[in-house]
Amino acid sequence: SSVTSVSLEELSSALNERMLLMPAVAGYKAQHHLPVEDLSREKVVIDGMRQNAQDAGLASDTVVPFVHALMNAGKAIQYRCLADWLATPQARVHVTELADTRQKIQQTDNRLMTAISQRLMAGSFTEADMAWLISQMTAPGLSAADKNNLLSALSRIERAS
Ligand SMILES: C=C(O[C@@H]1C=C(C(=O)O)C=C[C@H]1O)C(=O)O
Repeated sequence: SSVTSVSLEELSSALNERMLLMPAVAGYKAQHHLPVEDLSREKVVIDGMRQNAQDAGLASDTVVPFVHALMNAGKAIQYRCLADWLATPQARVHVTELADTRQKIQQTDNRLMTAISQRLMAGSFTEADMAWLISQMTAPGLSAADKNNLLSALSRIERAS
C-alpha cells in the first residue's frame, strides 16, 4: 500500500540523514581532541529512543539492538573520517556546534521510530523491503557489514502488544 512505501521511504531518508550528520560530529571531535565514543551520550540516545519507541507504539526493548547498530555504524563512519583526515587534514569538515548536530540526530531518531512503527502496522519487513533499504543506504563510510547489522537489528523490532 502507499502507507507502506511512504513509511519505508521515510525510514530510509531518516537513516541516511542520520549517517550524513556523522562527519560533522567527527569534525567537532577532531577539532576539540575528543574521543569518538561517548558513553554518557549513548545512554541519553538509548533512553530517548526507548521513549520514542514507546510513544510510537513499539515494544521498547526490541529497539535497543537497533539503536546499538545505529550507534556502531555512526562511530564507524566517524573513525573512517578521522582516518581519511590524517592524510588530508584540509578536508576536515565543520565548525558546527556538537549540541546542534545532536539535536538534528535526535530528530532523525524520532522520525525513525515513527516510520518503523507505521511500516510494521502493515506487517513484517519483506525481503524486498530489506533489499530496497540496502540499496538506498548510500551515505559515505558505511561498510556492507554495517548495513547488514542495521537491517538484521531492524528486523527484530516489534510493535507493542
Ligand atoms: C554521534 C555521536 O558519536 C557516537 C555515536 C552516537 C550515536 O550514533 O548516537 C552517540 C555517541 C557517540 O558514542 C555523538 O557523540 O553524538
